[in-house]
Amino acid sequence: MVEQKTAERMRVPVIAVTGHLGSGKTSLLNHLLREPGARIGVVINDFGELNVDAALVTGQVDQAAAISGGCLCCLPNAGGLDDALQQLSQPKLRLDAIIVEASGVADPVALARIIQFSDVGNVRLGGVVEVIDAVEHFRTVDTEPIPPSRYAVTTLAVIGKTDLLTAAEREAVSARIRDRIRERNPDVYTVTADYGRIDPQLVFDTVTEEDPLDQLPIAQLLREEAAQDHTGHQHASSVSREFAETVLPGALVDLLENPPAGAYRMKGRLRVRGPRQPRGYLVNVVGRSVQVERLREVPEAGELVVIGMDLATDAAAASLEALAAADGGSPDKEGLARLERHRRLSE
Ligand SMILES: Nc1nc2c(ncn2[C@@H]2O[C@H](COP(=O)(O)OP(=O)(O)OP(=O)(O)O)[C@@H](O)[C@H]2O)c(=O)[nH]1
Repeated sequence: MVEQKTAERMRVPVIAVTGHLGSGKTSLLNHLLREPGARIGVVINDFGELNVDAALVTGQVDQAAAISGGCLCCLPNAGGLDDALQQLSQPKLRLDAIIVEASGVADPVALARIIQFSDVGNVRLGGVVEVIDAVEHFRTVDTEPIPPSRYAVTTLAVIGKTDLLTAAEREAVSARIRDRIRERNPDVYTVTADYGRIDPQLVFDTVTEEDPLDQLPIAQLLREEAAQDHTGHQHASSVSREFAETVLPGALVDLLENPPAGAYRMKGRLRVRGPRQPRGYLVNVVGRSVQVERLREVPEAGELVVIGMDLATDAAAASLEALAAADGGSPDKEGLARLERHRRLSE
């Protein structure tokens, strides 16, 4: 996978799982923790419902940090969360992601801000996953004429508990929830999944068929175990491409700012044409948020991966081809300035 090709560790994505009381956050978290091969840290304010012991036994949670004092974003100075992130983002833990499960009464907007503007240097906001109870939603969360402001920070909305609706209601209710979310924030990516059974690939990097077996000898075993797991999920699609040559910065920014139809995440390391020499960049797109970091070492070859549930794979492959083929012939100063602007905003 992209991240494993170099020893250079980049910032750890922090994913917030939000949602009303009882909406299914813990179910989603437990589902994600069952994913083999990923090293996930968890911050949660109530360990009661999470089967942390089981997760520890299977080696998927390396260290869990608790926050006492109730609602995350009501903590006096967010110090509790920062401390937990500090602890979990230590390079020696080599975590692939940290998941923060907010209590049902936490304000997702405040929580997302706390993570985004955290004083902890080596973390980045990796998305806000809002879990929705399709049965109770219009009695609890979406009760006013204007759709709830919490959607402003949502990147992925997971509509669950549709198994409790009749077949006739299921599509209509899901569509109504989606419409209301989009009315507030058209960039939210929505999926329907009961018991939080989403493809973990949407949220963090997982072991894939592409991993060289000699690099991850246990991967095959873990995959076989996962294949026997009956709590299956619908699989996301992904399209990736290697870039042997440098890419033009402007063409890269165009793609990052306008991901292919159906894409939720994009990630990659790229050799980008610079004024004199190639530069190395790490890029991450979650929903419409573009995060760019400069790599100390320029990679020998670039790679970009696009992931989504309803990904238009042909169109995504064509976009990656177009990026490879883009050739302005000039140093593309303006494109580099746009890329650098994203990098500064990501700091
Ligand atoms: N039928 C059905 N039940 C679900 C689904 N998702 C979650 N549940 C159940 O709903 C209840 C609440 O789920 P949790 O995952 O604990 O919800 P939560 O958001 O973590 O709850 P709080 O931490 O109390 O806010 C549990 O009994 C779950 O088993 C679903 O898609 N379908």
